[in-house]
Amino acid sequence: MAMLNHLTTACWKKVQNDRLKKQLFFICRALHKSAASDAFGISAAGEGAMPESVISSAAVGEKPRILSLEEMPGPSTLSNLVEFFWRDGFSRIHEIQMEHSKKFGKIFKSRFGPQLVVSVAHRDLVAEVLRAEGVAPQRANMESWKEYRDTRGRSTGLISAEGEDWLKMRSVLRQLIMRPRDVALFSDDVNEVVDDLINRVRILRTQESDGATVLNVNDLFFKYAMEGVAVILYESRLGCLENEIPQETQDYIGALHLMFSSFKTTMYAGAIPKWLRPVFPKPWDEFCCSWDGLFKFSQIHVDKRLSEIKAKVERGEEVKGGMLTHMLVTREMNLEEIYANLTEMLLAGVDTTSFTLSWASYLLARHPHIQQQIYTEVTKTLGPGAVATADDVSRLPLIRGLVKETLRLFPVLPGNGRITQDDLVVGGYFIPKGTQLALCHYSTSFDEENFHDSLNFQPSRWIRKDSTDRVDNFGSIPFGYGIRSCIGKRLAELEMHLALTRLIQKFHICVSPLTSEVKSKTHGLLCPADPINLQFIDREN
Ligand code: HEM
Repeated sequence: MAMLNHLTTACWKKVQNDRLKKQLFFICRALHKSAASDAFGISAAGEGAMPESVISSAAVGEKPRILSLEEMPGPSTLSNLVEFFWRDGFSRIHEIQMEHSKKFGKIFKSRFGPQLVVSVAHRDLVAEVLRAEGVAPQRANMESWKEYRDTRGRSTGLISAEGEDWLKMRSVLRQLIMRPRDVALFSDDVNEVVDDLINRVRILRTQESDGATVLNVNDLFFKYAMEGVAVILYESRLGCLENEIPQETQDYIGALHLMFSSFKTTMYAGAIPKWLRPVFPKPWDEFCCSWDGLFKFSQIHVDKRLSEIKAKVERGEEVKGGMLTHMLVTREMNLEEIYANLTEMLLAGVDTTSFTLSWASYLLARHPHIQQQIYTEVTKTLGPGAVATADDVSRLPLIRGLVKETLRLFPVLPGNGRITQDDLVVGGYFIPKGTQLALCHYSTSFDEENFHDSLNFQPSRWIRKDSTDRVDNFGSIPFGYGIRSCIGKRLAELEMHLALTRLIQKFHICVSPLTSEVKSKTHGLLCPADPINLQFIDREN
């Protein structure tokens, strides 16, 4: 930091022009902010960088020229309209991101009607933006989510809340599920769900003529992810992996599907002005209906746990439990906030994990030699037939590499958003406060500068050769970075590491003849464009 202060002072002396001085001031302020985020427990892998162009031109004694948004390149509004509405760009957002970053460079702007979006498509610039964040970063405009909650008298949760409300809830939840040691406590619960996943694979494959194929594995992993996250969030089983799924769980799945299957509709729900709703009521009605279903489900499970706790207290018994019990007993959040947070966490934790598991299994099936290497690592480390726990995962670098590499090639959230809370200079451009930024994780994941041989699946690229080897970089941050990053990262990793380890122990995973190459498409999240059908053939243990 001291060195950067020195550098900025040197630039200040060289800069004669007042406007440039003002812009340099914003840079300094952004740099000081990164120190503030460190105080909130964000690890900075280095110091926040001043825009490259500013540093290099100052070093050779030229006046740094900070460019305006008007000067930023980008596709025209008309071409965007054609791309999205005519050529179904909503299902190719990741490809459009790649095309645009190749064409317009590491920072470019796009217009969607009145909304201007600045896309940041270079690892160092993404790092610069995230390291300059304040104490309560804002991701996107959540007006439609807030409006639903206001009309129904509901609270916001971590995804939809902003400012003080968000900060309060985040500080409660991060104590419960962000540290590896807290999440390790859920190992046995998750392993019970993994047992059911393995049984389910065995049942499903008997239903196919070859006795080996599981059709559309995402359907299976969806149920696993839902059961796995719910066992932690609600401290109860939902029966997703049973032959007969309970009605209330089926209703929830219906509401979740409505939310995602009507993705465009729900996007329009936010985009259509209120006064037009009587003419086009369907998007808003579906949006509200699916939220009603999601909230109702959380409320049922939270109330059930609350009654159990009350009954124990009345009987004078000790109350023990996990995350939900802790929240209900300490009441650091009120009941409405608990409902809202569990609703939003369940929503955030199911498809993300299931798509990643589907891609990971698909990649293993397409790369049998890599699958064999991982199998060898697992059996050598754990011994034959042992069930892995969270504590074992640090000794399974290829399993961790498998998840990281899957998320690099198929980042479930191909891009992430931020609304700037201060004026900023990024990549030599002046970005005023209140600008919507899109951080282009998909294109940085395939940038050769960040990942050599970037198109190839190589879980071993994530293994450190020695303590000085730096394998992590801002080119692939599938869970985001910093104070507003994914709060469920550790839970998701636990679910995925334990499930993949066991699947690899038990089965040779092969591509079914019913499946050829599966491409990805965007449907809110990055998901398989076609069903992934895989064979699970018993290993001879
Ligand atoms: C493969 C699995 C997952 C991936 C790739 C993923 C990715 C992400 C990303 C990229 C963000 C935005 C971060 C940012 O803006 O910087 C996010 C936010 C969030 N995720 Fe996840 N996620 C996953 C699983 C989960 C799970 C299992 C849960 C719940 C237990 C969860 C709960 C959340 C919540 C509540 C937020 C909002 C955090 C906030 O605004 O403070 N996610 N996730």
